[in-house]
Amino acid sequence: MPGAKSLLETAEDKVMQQLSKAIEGYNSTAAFSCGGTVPIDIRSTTRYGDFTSAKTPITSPPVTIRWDDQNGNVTGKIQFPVLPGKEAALEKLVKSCQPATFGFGGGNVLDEKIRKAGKLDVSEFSTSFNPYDYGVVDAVAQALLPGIARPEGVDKVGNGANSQHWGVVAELYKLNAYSAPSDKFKPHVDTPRGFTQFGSLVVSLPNPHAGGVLRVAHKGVERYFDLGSNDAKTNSTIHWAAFYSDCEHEVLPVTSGHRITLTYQLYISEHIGGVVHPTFPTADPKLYPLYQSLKETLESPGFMKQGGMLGFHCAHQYAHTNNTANQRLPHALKGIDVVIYTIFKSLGLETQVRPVLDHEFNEDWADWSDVHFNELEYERSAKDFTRALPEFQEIVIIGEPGFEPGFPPRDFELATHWGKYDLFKHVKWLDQGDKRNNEVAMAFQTWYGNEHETGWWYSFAAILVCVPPFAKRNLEGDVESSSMEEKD
Ligand SMILES: O=C(O)CCC(=O)C(=O)O
Ligand SMILES: [Fe+2]
Repeated sequence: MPGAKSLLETAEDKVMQQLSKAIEGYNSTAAFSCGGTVPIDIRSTTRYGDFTSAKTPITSPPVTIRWDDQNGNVTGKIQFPVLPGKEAALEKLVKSCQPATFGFGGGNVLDEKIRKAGKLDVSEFSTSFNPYDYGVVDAVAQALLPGIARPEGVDKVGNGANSQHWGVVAELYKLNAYSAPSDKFKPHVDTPRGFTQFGSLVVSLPNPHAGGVLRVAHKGVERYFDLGSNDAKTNSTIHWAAFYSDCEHEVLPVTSGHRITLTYQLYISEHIGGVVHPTFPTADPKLYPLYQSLKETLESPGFMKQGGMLGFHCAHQYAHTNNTANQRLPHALKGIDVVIYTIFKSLGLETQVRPVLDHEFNEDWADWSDVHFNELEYERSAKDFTRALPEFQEIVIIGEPGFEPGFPPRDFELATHWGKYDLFKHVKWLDQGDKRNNEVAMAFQTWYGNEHETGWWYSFAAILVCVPPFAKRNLEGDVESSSMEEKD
């Protein structure tokens, strides 16, 4: 029968369907948790610089815990793995723990049928283990963040909030001790603390025990994390597991030894620590060496007396002819670009990162049909104009002869494809710009007789600063710096 599929093709279709189903399923369910290990090496020489070289496996030195007694005095210190002869310290640690409660109906409940374990609050111990050091937090962010629906309220943190710049913050919460013969935690869902908490991280310190497997379930899919197994080579391993807050999970009974865990709350953050964070920038723009000279320039009456626009070609390359650039910028600015941007913003000036059409396109453009057209005059004035698109956009490709053959599109046609853009006269550019950072913003066809050629217009990412007239310039940095001087 013509058009009928061969057996082979039908079989292939089936496999394809299964595969896409599996991927679909993975997307919706299986990425609810992740886990991994960090081998312990007593002589660990892992340094931050080694992380990218991949020459040596990442290892952790033994983990130290110090803890307090009930009066808040430092009472003990222990290393994991516990060295032979130091077992008494481990028993002391377990004894120092208080019975662990669990959240229920808005309060904390103690019920050993549901949870039997010991705990130290975060104020009662300190640890040398830091999940950021071993890429654990990065791995969690990579595996779990993409699946998170944006928590309601994150947008309200400030403008510029976007998923491209979500970060993960792991906050140490408790030390837990689950001991033989039967400590456990029955199936439960953790109580999220605040709308930005999206999950939990459990780090199991290297200590021999049996049982205590962590079971995590989500939409009917289950995963078991045996946090007690040991690396064959190093014989001691830190295990970790992370999962979404809405996952049911349980700790199966510990049948021998002590299972000592550190638990962390995982929060989604708007890139806390990012220098362009809308509300809490980490870096103080006043401390950039450039701050003072830019401020003084703006304070001098002779500088842009009538006000106007300052421009800076971004010095670094950003893929900007796409829609996602609006989410990445200004957060993703680097080096001098972020310095310039944050300084002007901190001075209270309206500062934007926008795509600007390269001047050269103006030179090509000419209304040749206009009898009054003066090419030289045009070229001179064209350099005085800056066309800034309202936002970053995908490259525009004009294939059809939708405009008069022989001419590149004119301003009104540009507006059709790019939306309304601003035409600024006499932007004062702080730098020359590097053409290598330009990207094609629009491609079009021009006809010369029977020949047609492809033309391109380029754009670059620029920082545009609106400078008010001198009389109205009220630089915000003034207020703070003068009050700081008074204190000194
Ligand atoms: O220790 C674990 O594996 C998980 C403990 C737990 O579920 C919790 O602390 O809420
Ligand atoms: Fe839990």
